[in-house]
Amino acid sequence: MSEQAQQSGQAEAEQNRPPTVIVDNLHIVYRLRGSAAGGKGKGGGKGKAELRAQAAAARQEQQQERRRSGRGRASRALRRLTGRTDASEKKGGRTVHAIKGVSFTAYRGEAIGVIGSNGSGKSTILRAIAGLMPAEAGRVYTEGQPSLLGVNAALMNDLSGERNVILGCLAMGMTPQEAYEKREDIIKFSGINEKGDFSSLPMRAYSSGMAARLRFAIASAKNHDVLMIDEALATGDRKFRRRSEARIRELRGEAGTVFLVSHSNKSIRDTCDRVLWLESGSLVMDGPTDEVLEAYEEFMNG
Ligand SMILES: Nc1ncnc2c1ncn2[C@@H]1O[C@H](COP(=O)(O)OP(=O)(O)OP(=O)(O)O)[C@@H](O)[C@H]1O
Repeated sequence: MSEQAQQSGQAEAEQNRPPTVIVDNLHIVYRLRGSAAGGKGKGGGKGKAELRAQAAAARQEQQQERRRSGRGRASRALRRLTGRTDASEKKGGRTVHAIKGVSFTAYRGEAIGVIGSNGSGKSTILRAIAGLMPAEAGRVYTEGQPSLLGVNAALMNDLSGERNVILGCLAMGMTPQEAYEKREDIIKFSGINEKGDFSSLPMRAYSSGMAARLRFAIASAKNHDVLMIDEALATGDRKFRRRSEARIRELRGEAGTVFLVSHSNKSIRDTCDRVLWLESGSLVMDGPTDEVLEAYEEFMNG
């Protein structure tokens, strides 16, 4: 069935809409080095002094690297940036093949759920689409700059929610005037002031749910070509979840493509018209939400 569902879902999407994301036979491999790879050392961890010394040595090495020139040096620097050190491989560094030959095309106006059991590769594929993970093989093509909204996205804990709203808006490319004008709506949408004036308090005074709501409110204040949301809805309460689901539908209507990673089948069902199901880094199914969720639920209960 999956192939048929995939074909009919895609055929419908393809009719009028341009593609926004093409993932072509993508492979992503994490490389682990040092004690993390071999499990050596006490509990695999390092003391602060050791980490500081390592950081200082790395900085020194980096400075020396900059002073040198030549292809050999440059390629070594590139390998180090991408984590592909010859040394780690020779020393038996371990690898995790997180995405294994995944291909799909996303179209403007689609809201696509990404599901799968723990460690199946959902966050990794979003990070790859956002350009944060180098591909081992295959390609990702995107329209515009995709925005990845994760529950761990960085806001500044010492600044108030309100300041973070302004900074977040500026970081998304709004003018100071636009940021100022949007500020109240964003705070209202996030609901952080429902139980008092929290927007003027530093973010460190927020619960994790409140912080996640504010992040979602900031990111969704702008229309994105491709917006990717990693579990953000799971942290809000039911009222906020309803609001954010409605906002995702609006974003979709405003011609973007939305990807939503979630373990809540209900959120996926209420928000998405298409679902990608990953297991162990491979795409098991790609098709209409109801069909994919039915098969997934059967798999999870079986
Ligand atoms: N930084 C990392 N270094 C090494 N391996 C990693 C790293 N991040 C993820 N992995 C591995 O890659 C695979 C995919 O992980 P990923 O976080 O993408 O899964 P997920 O489907 O988002 O999981 P979950 O539902 O638990 O959030 C897993 O085997 C995981 O252990």
